Amino acid sequence: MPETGHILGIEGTAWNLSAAVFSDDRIIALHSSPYRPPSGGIHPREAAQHHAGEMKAVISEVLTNPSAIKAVAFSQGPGLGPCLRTVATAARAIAVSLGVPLIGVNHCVAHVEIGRWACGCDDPIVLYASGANTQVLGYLGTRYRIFGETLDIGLGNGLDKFARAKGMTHPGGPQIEALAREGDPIHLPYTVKGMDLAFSGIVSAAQDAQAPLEDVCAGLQETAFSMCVEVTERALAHSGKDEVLLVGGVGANGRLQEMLRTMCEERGATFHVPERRFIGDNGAMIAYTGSLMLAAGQTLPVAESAVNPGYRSDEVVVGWRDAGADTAYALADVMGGGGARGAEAVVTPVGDDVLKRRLPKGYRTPSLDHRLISERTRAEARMISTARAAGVRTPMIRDVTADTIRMERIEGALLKHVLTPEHLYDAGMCVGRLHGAGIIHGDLTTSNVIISDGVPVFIDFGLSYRSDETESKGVDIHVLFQTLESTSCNAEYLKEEFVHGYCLAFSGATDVIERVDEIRQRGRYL
Ligand SMILES: C[C@@H](O)[C@H](NC(=O)OP(=O)(O)OC[C@H]1O[C@@H](n2cnc3c(N)ncnc32)[C@H](O)[C@@H]1O)C(=O)O
Ligand SMILES: [Fe+2]
Repeated sequence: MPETGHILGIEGTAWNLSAAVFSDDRIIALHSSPYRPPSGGIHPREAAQHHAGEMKAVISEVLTNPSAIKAVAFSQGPGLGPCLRTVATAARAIAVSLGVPLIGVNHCVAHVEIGRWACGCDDPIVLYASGANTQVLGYLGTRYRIFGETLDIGLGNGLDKFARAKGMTHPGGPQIEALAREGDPIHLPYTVKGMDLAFSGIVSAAQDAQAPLEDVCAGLQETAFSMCVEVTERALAHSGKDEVLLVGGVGANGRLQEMLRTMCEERGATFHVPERRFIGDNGAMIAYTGSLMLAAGQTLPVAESAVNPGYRSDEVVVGWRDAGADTAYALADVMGGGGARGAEAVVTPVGDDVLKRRLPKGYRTPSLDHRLISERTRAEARMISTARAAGVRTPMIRDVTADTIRMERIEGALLKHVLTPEHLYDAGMCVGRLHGAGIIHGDLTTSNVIISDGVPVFIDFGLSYRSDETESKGVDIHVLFQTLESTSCNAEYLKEEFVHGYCLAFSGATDVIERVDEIRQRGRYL
């Protein structure tokens, strides 16, 4: 890595005020002052007051040689507004007084970068599980793309909330881990939607559960962590990457590490988790990422250094990593849902049929494993039939057992190999019928449609669910459009034909198509 000199990094998005100096591929100083609320959770203003009170002591501890500092990096977001502002004010003052550039670091990206650096891994799928965030990230093009994330609260905040309700002090995560070791997991609701997750339902159910606390803690961990591992595995299978990196405060949990390690061993991927001091919030991650950004010329004029409490990981243009040889190809792979072996199931031909068998997963407890495999197998078989009743061709189901569906083998070409306007128009009509019937496919790629005798046949309903929400329908179509854009020069025309068919078959189409545009502009899925 190029010589960048000493970089001062300041972190203070929430509970930990922490500063570090990075130089020549080394953390040369790191000092923290954690805020521990006397009761309840983190109060943003009190945490900010703590940071302001400790700022001088924390900075002076690491700033032993101010004249060597070449830049000042700070967490610009996401995080708690008052805390971010306190840190940004200090960073600006130091940068101006030293006459060096200021660097605004995205906190999530910094968690990832320090993890890659500390573990020496190159291009991982990242599970970033912290207090406020839970995301599965992978690098694509010039950004960290969010494959999936929590739709409500961050996993750590969920654990802490449950712990508080049970009279534990903040943070609750480590105490839940200790209790869970003594417990037998109870059943709790498992919520994975496509590659996204939700935790508030499971936390409320855990709070209300009438069982010994140890058993509830074990159930909470087993269920919530299995959800995270499942989504990580899916991202791994879809992207074709072969490294997994765990970062964020919840990553300190030994059980979560063990589950991810097991999943990686079963898939032939490598598992990485940084040493403890680099997992949760720390100044080193800001100083190190600052050094990467300085080398890439990504400094920040003071006038543009306002904090951004909602700063998303995928907004950052990553100027310090190679864009990759062929972005379009990589994206096609990601969106193609391909990979030699799916994340969940193997499909084998038998005569005129195929057998789709869901595989047991060693990372989850046998009872959760059985429950998920049989629930999903039944749901997929049912949804394939429901889709057919809605007027969309799907394979005929021959037989369903606890883990296997025997279904008609569809002969033909995958839509991705025959991208004609006519087929897209027909596919649009079919998706319109699905959506009209409240069916969300959940994995609408051009690999999951087979053109057989000129007619689109929809397969792989493993991630499908029922919803009447415009957002769910919009995301469904957004995924398809991304596949088209990355695999065809004719994407605009193909999309238009799809929309014509879709509008013809579904009366709510206009709202959904508007939402697709909005989702794209959000940049959330790219
Ligand atoms: C935006 C920023 O402020 C935020 N940072 C953050 O949440 O701090 P972090 O250090 O990454 O994670 C703290 C969380 O990590 C949990 N935690 C720590 N040790 C744990 C353990 N052994 N088991 C489970 N959770 C643990 C805590 O309970 C707490 O919820 C974030 O990254 O989202
Ligand atoms: Fe964090």
